[in-house]
Amino acid sequence: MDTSRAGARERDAADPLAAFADRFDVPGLYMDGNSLGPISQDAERTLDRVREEWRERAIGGWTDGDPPWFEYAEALGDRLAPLVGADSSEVVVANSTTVNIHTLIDTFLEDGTVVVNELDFPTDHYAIRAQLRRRGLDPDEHLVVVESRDGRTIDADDVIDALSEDVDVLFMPSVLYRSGQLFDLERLTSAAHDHGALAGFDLAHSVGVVDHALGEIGVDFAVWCHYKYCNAGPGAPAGLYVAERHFDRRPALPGWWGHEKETQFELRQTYTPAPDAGAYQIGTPPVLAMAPLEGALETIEAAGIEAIRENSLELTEYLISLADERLPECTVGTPREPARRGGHVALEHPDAYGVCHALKERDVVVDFRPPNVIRVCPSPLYTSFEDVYRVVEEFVEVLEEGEYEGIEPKDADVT
Ligand SMILES: Cc1ncc(COP(=O)(O)O)c(C=O)c1O
Ligand SMILES: Nc1c(O)cccc1C(=O)C[C@H](N)C(=O)O
Repeated sequence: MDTSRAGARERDAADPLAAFADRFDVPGLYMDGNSLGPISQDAERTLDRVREEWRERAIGGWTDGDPPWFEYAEALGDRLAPLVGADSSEVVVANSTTVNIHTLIDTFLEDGTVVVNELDFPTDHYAIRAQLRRRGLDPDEHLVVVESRDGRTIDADDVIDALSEDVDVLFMPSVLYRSGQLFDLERLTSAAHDHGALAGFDLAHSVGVVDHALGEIGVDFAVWCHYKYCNAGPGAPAGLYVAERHFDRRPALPGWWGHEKETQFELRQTYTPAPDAGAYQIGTPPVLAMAPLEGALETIEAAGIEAIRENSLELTEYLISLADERLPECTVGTPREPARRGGHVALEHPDAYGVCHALKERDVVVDFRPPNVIRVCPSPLYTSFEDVYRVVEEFVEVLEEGEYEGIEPKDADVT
């Protein structure tokens, strides 16, 4: 692979997505979209519109907004459905990722066990353990935690071996938040079903950068956030998918906003859930926080999720090649096979925290995840191949100058 700067510029000149960078305001050399994506003019435009609807219509926005706020969560679900490969009735914007894990696990869990993995993002285990305890089920007996063989990845064979007839739910991330390993959701879903279990996924690190086909492969339910690769802004409300075959289940956390729309404002004391994924809404949707997602989705739709995925793999492959060539002190923790790689690259270094801090001092934004990982996320919508080249250049200089030395992790250091 041509890893020269000139070669990077040539790839940028031929990059079909290159023009999308003009839509974004990106602080510094920004490689942290796997944590929080930057603002775009599209996201800002729809946020501004809803703010003006509030100013001009106030309560009238619920019925006269464009779209009416009353149906905003469902309307955004309709736009997200193609991104995750689902029917529009199966997707809604609601709650937070963590709340969606709570309500969906609580809805789908019987009295059996849940299979998870030890490298999950912590909030997933907190929620699932709480749902087990709420049923009087001891997590130590009802939570099967598949262990990592290398501390970076999870072997799918080990996940499948953990399945047995008493498993109610297999709950896995699509992409591991630290190493960036991407799983074969179809294989895991099929194996779960072969053992009579349901397959649920946390797509936080893949929606917006990996094309999914949840309906086609038979996924039962899924959750995700929109502030990463969907660039919908900090604290953007989350998304969820429930397969149509499960619409007969009553959501475990009912709220009036999950009530069937036709009679919601009859304000009856009896709860009638919406006949689709909308039933998993709980309270009044955060309309202002939802607004940037509308514009952000326009950007993704214009680029096309398949083109985004293809470009992401090219950018991360280029980054890995440069790391192999220029950063011998680092270990690439992310699987190299495209089918096993999400949207970011994990570079391991014994002084990872100090390197991250030193890079931020150079206006290069990456993030640190314990114990020794620097996550670098070249995002197809606003990162060029030359940006990737420059990040590695800065990384090399930080190491050569020893700028990371003596920098220790501080408490509550949000990265
Ligand atoms: C896999 C995964 N699940 C959940 C979350 C966070 O959930 P929430 O949006 O509820 O904070 C994250 C991090 O943002 C994550 O990486
Ligand atoms: N999700 C985050 C947040 O809401 C605030 C600050 C940082 C983050 C994160 O990057 C956590 C994220 N799930 C991760 O992959 O580590």
